[in-house]
Amino acid sequence: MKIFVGFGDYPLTTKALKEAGAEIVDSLEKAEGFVFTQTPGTEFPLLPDGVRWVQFPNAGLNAYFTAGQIDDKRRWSNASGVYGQQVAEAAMALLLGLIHMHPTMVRADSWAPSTQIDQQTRWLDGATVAIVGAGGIGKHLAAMLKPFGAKSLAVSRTGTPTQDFDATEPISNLHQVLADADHVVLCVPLTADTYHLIGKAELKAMQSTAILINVARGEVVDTEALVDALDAQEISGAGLDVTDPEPLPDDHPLWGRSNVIITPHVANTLTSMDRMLAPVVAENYRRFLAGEKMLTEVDIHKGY
Ligand SMILES: NC(=O)c1ccc[n+]([C@@H]2O[C@H](COP(=O)([O-])OP(=O)(O)OC[C@H]3O[C@@H](n4cnc5c(N)ncnc54)[C@H](O)[C@@H]3O)[C@@H](O)[C@H]2O)c1
Repeated sequence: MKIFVGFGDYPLTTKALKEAGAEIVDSLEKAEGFVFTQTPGTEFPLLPDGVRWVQFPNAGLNAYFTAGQIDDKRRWSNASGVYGQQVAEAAMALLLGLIHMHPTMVRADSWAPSTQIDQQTRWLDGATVAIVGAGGIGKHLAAMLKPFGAKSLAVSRTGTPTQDFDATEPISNLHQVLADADHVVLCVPLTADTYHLIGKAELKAMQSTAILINVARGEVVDTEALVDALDAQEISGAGLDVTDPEPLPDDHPLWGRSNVIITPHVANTLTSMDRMLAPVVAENYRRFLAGEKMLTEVDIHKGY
């Protein structure tokens, strides 16, 4: 099958496809399969009818669904779960940085905050961490929490228990989970169901000592409600790799707080994408040819 890999250099993915028997072509017009190598924010091309399969390099396809670029004329696959370990590590870094009060220390230019830090620093041992979205990121995060002595409480669509988490609750019990959890990490795709999943009422339901981490998409959280909740000390802090909007303007009220860490959507690094994607794309190619469900096939009705 003829595959176009573009518009950027993904040598390992290209090599893996060749080894799987694909013929690599130099334009979309000649292709039956398209491996898109740009991330959201860059232009997505108009697809010729001959393209029967599109592979995206990222997990969250909300921007393409919103733009009406994903249709039912062909099959689509994404990078769901592929960067799970990296993004879970970034979520851990945000959570640990906040409970250990790193923003305060980073800004300090003397030993002076030591008493405050001594009294307010917490640790993860014995904590229950709610993980909203029990997919690739969520599973890696649960495994990382274990050696810290923390319990993982997954929130999935159905609440069906799995070995990956200490406990699982359905999304319909979200408010109870938010009340029970010491901290909350968001790793769900952005869809019509998860837009503003965390708003005023949900932030109020959380413990006042809880930290909210968002590594999913900014719009999963109602940003205005988050600012209000931080101002009212309804929650203790927030770690955000994703924001609404992105980039977050320099004068936004989320900046400059000692209980907020913001990283500019870098939980999974662009430089690692080709290496991590290569084996998944090759297996998706094999399955596409065999008429099987791909490893990371997109359900266009669910929106992820
Ligand atoms: N910050 C970053 O750099 C970065 C990197 C990768 C992914 N992401 C975001 O994180 C999201 C998750 O990534 P992943 O690799 O873990 O994807 P994944 O598909 O492996 O996992 C997502 C999980 O969320 C569940 N889910 C979907 N809708 C739900 C709902 N309404 N209620 C409860 N659960 C629901 C799915 O069933 C799935 O188990 C992506 O969609 C993307 O938007 C961000």
